[in-house]
Amino acid sequence: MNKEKLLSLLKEKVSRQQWEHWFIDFSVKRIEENHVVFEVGNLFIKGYIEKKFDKILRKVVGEVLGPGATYEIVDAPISLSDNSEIVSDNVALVRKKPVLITPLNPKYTFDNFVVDEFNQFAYNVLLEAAKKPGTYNPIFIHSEAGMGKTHLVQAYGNYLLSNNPDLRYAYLTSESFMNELVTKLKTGNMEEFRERYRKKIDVLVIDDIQFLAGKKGVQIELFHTFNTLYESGKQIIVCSDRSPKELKEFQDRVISRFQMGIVVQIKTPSQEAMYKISKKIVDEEKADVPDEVLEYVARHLKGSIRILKGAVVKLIAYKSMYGEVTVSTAKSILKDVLIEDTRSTDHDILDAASKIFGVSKEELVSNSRDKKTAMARQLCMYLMVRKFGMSTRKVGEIFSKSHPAVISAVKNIEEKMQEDKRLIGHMKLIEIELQKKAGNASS
Ligand SMILES: Nc1ncnc2c1ncn2[C@@H]1O[C@H](COP(=O)(O)OP(=O)(O)OP(=O)(O)O)[C@@H](O)[C@H]1O
Repeated sequence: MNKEKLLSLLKEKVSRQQWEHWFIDFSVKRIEENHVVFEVGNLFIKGYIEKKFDKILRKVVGEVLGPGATYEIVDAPISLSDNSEIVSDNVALVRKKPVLITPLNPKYTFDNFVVDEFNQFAYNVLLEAAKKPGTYNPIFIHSEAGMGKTHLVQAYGNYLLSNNPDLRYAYLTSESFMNELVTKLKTGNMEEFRERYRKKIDVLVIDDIQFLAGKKGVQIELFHTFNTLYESGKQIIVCSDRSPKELKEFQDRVISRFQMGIVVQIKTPSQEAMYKISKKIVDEEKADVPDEVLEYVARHLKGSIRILKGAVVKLIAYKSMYGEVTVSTAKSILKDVLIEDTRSTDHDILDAASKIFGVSKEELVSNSRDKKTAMARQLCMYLMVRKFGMSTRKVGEIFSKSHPAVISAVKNIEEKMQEDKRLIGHMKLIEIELQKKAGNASS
C-alpha cells in the first residue's frame, strides 16, 4: 500500500517529462520501518536521480513514512543474458554486454553544443577523445556549475556508443560512488563493489569530485579504482567545480592522478557566447523570440548557462501564450536572474547619439526640426524603447513628447531600417559606444 503511495506522490511532484525520462523503471524494492529502498535500472539514472531529485524524494518518504524517514536507491541487479560474451575473470564469470549500460540523454550531442572561446579547448579535447579513444587519459574537466560539463561528457558518451553499442559507460556522482562503497562495506560486499568498478567498465565518468574533500577512505578506494582502470587502458573522466590544484583536503597522490592526463577548464562565457547559446535554444525549440530580447538577456543575465536556458524557455513559453515578447517583458518576468541596469541608460544613449550624430544633447531633447537632429532623436527613442525596454511614457517625458508621438517615432525608425543601411550603421555605432561605456563602468 505504502509502496503505491510513495510512487503516486512522487509522480505528482515531478513533471510528466521528468517522470517519463527518469522514473519509468523506478520502483520501491522494500520498506524497512522508516527507510525506503528504491530500485532503478542502472547506475547512471541512480546517480542522476540522487543528484537532481533528492529533495523531492526526502519529502515524499517523509510524507508517507513520517518525519526523519530516509531512503536509498539501488540499481537493479545485473541480468546475464545467455548470448552475452564472457570476458574472463578468476573471481567470477563476468559477461560483457548487459553490464552498466548507460542510457545517456540523447539530447546531449556535440552538434548541439555551442562552441566559443570559453569552451573551445574542452570541446576539442572531448571530441578528439571520442574520435580517438585513449588520446587523453584521464581527462579532468572543471567549471562553475551549469556551464556544460555534463553536456560534454554525455555528448562524448553518445558519440562512443553510436560507434560501439556494447561499450560499458558508467556515469556517476562521487557521492553515489561513496554511498555505494559505504553500503557494500557494511554488508561485507566489497568484492562485488571492486568487481563492478574496476573490471566491468570501459569508461568511468565521475562527476562532482569536489564532494570527496576530506573523505580519506573513499579517496583511497577511488585511487585504487583509478589505477586499475588506468592500467587496463580504460578511459577515466573526472568532472569538478574547481581545478585539481584548488581541491582542498585531497590526498596528493589522488590529485597527481587527476593531473596525469589533461586538465581542461570551461571558462565564463562572453555575452556574445550567451547570445549564441540562447539563439540555439530558440532554434532547437523551433520558436521565435526577437533578437533584441535575446541580446538583452545575454547582456544582463547573472549566472550560468543552465540559468540562461531556464530564462529562454520562460521567454518561449510567454511568447507562445501571449503572442509577443519584448525587452520589457523579459525585464519583468526574468527579474530574478537579470542584473538591473544601474547606469542611467537614457543619459548614456543621449551621450552616444550626440557623439555619433554631432548634435548636442540639448538639441536632441529640444523641439528642433532640423532633419539630422530629428532622425537622431527618433533613433534614441527607438533604442530606449526597443533595446532597453523603457516605457514609452518615460521616453515621452525625456523628450517632452506625447505617448503616441513616441510610438510613431519608434515605428518610423523600424520602417526606415528596412531600407536605410546608413541608419542601421548609425545605430550600431551608438551601441558600440554604449558597450564601451558599460565596459569602462564595470572594469
Ligand atoms: N555550450 C553549450 N551549448 C548548448 N547548451 C549548453 C552549453 N553549455 C551548457 N549547455 C546547457 O546548459 C545546461 C547546463 O549544463 P550542464 O548540466 O552540462 O552543466 P554542468 O557544468 O555539468 O553543471 P553541474 O556542475 O551543476 O553538474 C544543460 O542543459 C546544457 O545542455
